[in-house]
Amino acid sequence: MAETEIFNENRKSILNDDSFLTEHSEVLLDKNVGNVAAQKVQGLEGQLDWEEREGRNKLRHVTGLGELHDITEVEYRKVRLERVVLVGVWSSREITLNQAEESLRELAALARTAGAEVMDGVLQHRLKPDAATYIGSGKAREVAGIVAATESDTIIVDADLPPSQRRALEDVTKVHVVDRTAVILDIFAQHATSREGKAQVELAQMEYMLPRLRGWGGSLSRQAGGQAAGQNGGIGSRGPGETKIELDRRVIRTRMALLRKQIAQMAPAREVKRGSRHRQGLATVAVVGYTNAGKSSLINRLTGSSELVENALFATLDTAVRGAKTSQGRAFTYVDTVGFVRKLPTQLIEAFKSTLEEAVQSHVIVHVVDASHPDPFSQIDAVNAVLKDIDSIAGIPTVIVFNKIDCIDSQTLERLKNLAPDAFFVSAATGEGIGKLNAHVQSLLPKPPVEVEAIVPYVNGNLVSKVREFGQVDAIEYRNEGVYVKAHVDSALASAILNVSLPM
Ligand SMILES: Nc1nc2c(ncn2[C@@H]2O[C@H](COP(=O)(O)OP(=O)(O)OP(=O)(O)O)[C@@H](O)[C@H]2O)c(=O)[nH]1
Ligand SMILES: [Mg+2]
Repeated sequence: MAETEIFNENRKSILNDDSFLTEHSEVLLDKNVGNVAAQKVQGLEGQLDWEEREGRNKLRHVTGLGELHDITEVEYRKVRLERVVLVGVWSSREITLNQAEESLRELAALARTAGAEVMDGVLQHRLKPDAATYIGSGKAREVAGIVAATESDTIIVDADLPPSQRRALEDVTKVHVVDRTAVILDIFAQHATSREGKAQVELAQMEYMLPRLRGWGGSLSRQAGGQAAGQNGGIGSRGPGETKIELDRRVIRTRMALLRKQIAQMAPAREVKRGSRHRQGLATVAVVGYTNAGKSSLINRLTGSSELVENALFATLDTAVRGAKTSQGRAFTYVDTVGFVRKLPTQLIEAFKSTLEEAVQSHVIVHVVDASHPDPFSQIDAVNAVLKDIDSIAGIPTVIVFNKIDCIDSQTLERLKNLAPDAFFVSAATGEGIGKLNAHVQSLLPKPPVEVEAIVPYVNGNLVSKVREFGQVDAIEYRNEGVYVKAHVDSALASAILNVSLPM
């Protein structure tokens, strides 16, 4: 696509632009010296200073760390996490220590899925995050110690971190700081495979990135003695750096507009696919649930297919559709959806609405929960919190399925059964409970709208097999004159049958 190429060219030229590097180095120099006036008298010494620093920065740039990470952010997808320390703040007014720990464990799973090695994780108990550095400057220095001791290169904060706090925390700890949202976006970027999925993830990343470019402007302001941000924003705050941000923003906005256009163009294709499923009268069952709950495994078990199953979060990122048959031979489909996660970035909720739309369009929803999770009900709540935003989902029959019961003891199983009497308890691994679930799901499939009762001549046997495949058979008898059929089918099939049927 030509436009994409132009965009990439633009990006390249930004990254290779020498003048930009120089500008940026000056910014760093400014920061180091502490104020603009001092920089002016520095002369050659300063020159050498920044040359040396530029060299260092280039090295940092390669690993995606250090103060130059703002450039890397333009090439957001290339940011890779290596050795990370997790940091969370919790308040006993809002959650329990257990929940806070669980959240941090989940963050660790996310980080590992993103390819990072988790070196350590710390929680701080305080009523609310510190306005400046999120964890408070004293604790930030402690974390800096942990980072040094574990030779980590990144801190992941278990929250949505405002750019100013991130910047301040980076200043104290001297390593790259990212937040939960960035990690999730990173995983999605690594895993998306379809064209649409990729475009949606890129759009979400840019949406995330756009306001954060301001973090850069913020640092400029501080160099001018902290007054540049406001009314006094003179020379120091509106330098080449600011222009660069504007340029970045413009490039990003252009790209976002292009992506939106592309995604809008892809939507009709999805409509067509879904439309053709519906035209064939296929009932669909959407399988939703927390990531890693075993949705794909369960579908594999129910349909005998072999979809990607992975012990990593978000193994399934694009909607996958699997064909299935009822015990009577009627075809229907299972739709595998992307897994949910707590604090799912809002940018992604929007971007992945398409997957959820599939759920909206379905006739039955199977909500899978990991029974071996310490707090499965919080997962149910997290999923429902997202689903409830979608209006048309309300009337669709939903089945709650606790999966992985092979991993829990009988006491836990009893407790869960008491807490969720209507739920189904299965193991996709061993097959336990699958038959019962299967029968229940099938019973929930909607009946096709038209009831026919007819005798179909043997020469029109293909219609009978269509009835078996797409209708719900109430009775089929092979008689002398033809096949007696009593079934629910869609209107097209009904009229085809009535056209050829013999008098009863
Ligand atoms: N012991 C056990 N493990 C299971 C069971 N079902 C799934 N798993 C494992 O759980 C992990 C996640 O399974 P998936 O089917 O990929 O889960 P998913 O819900 O599709 O996950 P995402 O696509 O990442 O959202 C895999 O390692 C599976 O082998 C089960 O019934 N018992
Ligand atoms: Mg999956």
